Formats: sequence, structure tokens, C-alpha cells
Amino acid sequence: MRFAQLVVGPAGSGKSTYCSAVAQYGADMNRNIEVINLDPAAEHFDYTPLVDIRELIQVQDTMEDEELHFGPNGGLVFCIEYLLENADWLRTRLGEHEDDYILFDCPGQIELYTHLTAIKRLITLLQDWNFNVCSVFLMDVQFMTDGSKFLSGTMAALSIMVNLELPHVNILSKMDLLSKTARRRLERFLEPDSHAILGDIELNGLSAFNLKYKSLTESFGKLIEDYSLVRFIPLNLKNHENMGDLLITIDNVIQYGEDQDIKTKDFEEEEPDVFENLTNE
Ligand SMILES: Nc1nc2c(ncn2[C@@H]2O[C@H](COP(=O)(O)OP(=O)(O)OP(=O)(O)O)[C@@H](O)[C@H]2O)c(=O)[nH]1
Ligand SMILES: [Mg+2]
Repeated sequence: MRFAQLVVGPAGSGKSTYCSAVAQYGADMNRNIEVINLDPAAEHFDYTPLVDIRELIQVQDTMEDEELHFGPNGGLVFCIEYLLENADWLRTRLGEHEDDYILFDCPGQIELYTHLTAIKRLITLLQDWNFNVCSVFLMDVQFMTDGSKFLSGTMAALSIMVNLELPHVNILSKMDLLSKTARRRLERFLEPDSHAILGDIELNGLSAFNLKYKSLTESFGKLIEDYSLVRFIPLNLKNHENMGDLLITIDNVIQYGEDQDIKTKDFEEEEPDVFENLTNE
């Protein structure tokens, strides 16, 4: 079995920084976590990628090509399609090692995850190649600090969960940037509670739009609360304990380490009680 996190989220939500921090955290813990860059328009990231889509195709190529003549967004979708057509390239570059643990640093165009099929086809490929895949959705916490923003971020997360059909973890990134007051305010939303969210929306004054859609907003809030559909885990990359807890959560979701646990129990853990009982007989 191999393991993968598909790291997705809006532009600038901190995907590449997250990948780099998790790989570094892994290295500190003697765990080999590799990162693959799937963003054909990437200009900067801090990790050394195991595979880089830009070696296959770059967005610039599709924009400058006389026939294609794409803009940046169409170009990006084309690049991902091109990657899928050249799946053998990716497969060869990935190699095949038991227990691989790989983060896929994805592009920030949200439509790739909400309704286009390319990423879904990529997921199927990875599953065929023996990967246990989960999606990790990052949302910049600065866009989640009041009720209506939190609700819209939640709906974005929900739409991705439903579309990708993968085990899924939502993260609030950049927690280090929040003031104490903002953090306290956010805490009320973290346990899905439509009253806190709706109360906050009303507290901020109902605009004509909010007034018109108040009952729709209430229904969304209740839906999320009733079914506990979407939960966010706050993440401060600079906090080692926070990183460790998150990685344990994700490892559980993709069942990483389950075999290792069994092995440790079989071969390493001593069970003196049982043996003592035996010798006493
Ligand atoms: N303070 C703080 N800044 C962060 C954090 N994560 C990312 N940033 C900053 O946010 C900006 C965007 O981060 P990236 O990691 O490039 O975001 P991305 O989601 O990969 O962006 P795209 O690939 O363009 O979609 C950079 O300036 C980062 O330094 C964080 O945890 N804390
Ligand atoms: Mg990036």
C-alpha cells in the first residue's frame, strides 16, 4: 500500500507552504514524506519536489503556443489534461516503493475540484497505482473569521468533498496570523453551530442581500449542523504539537501505519503477564 494527500484549496491558501512544512516535519520525525508539484504555473516553493509537472509542461507553453493560445486558467486545465494523457510519465517518475507517502501540491484554481473531472481522473489513477488517497482542503483562516464568510467557506469545502468523493480533511491555515480576539470569535464556529454563525451574521447587520436570503442561509447552517458535514482543523505550522496532531488525524484517514502497528505489537511489545502466567502453571 502507498499513501497520498491531495493538497487542494483556493489560490494563496498556503498549499505549497503546508507541503513543505509537512515534509520537513516528517524529516524531523525520521519519516520520508515526499512532495510532488502538480502546479504547472508554480514559480516558487520551498521543497525539493520528487516530481515536478513543469518538467512535462508549463502553463506558459500553452499560452505562447500559436494553436492553443490559452489564457492562464484554460492553460492550467489543459496542462492537467495533458498530464493525464501522459500518465505513464508520472507513473515512471513516481517509481514504486512500498509505503510511499506523498503530498500532491495542487494548483489553486478551485474549479478543478468543484466540478471539472481531471482531478477526479487523477485520483482514480492513483488508486489504481495502489495509493490510499485523501483530500486535504486548505482555507486561509483570515477569510473565515465572521459568520457569513465561515458559511461560504464551509459550502466550498462541502462542494469539494462531494465532488472528489475521497476521505477528506479540512484545514484552517495561517492560524499564526489571527489576533486573540479573532481566534476567540472563530472558536464559536468550529463546532458546527448554526446559531453562532447566524447570530454573527445578524450582529454584523443584515444587508439587503442577507435579508433576502436569510432563510436560505438558515437552512444551510442547519444542514451543516444537523449532519456534522464539515469540520475544520485549525493549523499553526509553527506549532510542532499542532502539526503532530494533524498528521495523526490524516494518517488515520488514509490508514497509514496500521500495518506497522500490528508489526510492532507482534515483534516488539513484550507481554510479560502472559508469559509469567504460563511459567507459573
Ligand atoms: N503567516 C503565514 N503565512 C503563510 C502560511 N502559509 C502560507 N503563507 C503565506 O501565504 C502566501 C501563499 O502561500 P503558498 O503556500 O504559496 O500558497 P498556495 O496555496 O500554494 O498558493 P498557489 O499555489 O498560488 O495557489 C505566501 O506568501 C506564504 O508565505 C502560514 O501558515 N502562516
Ligand atoms: Mg502553491
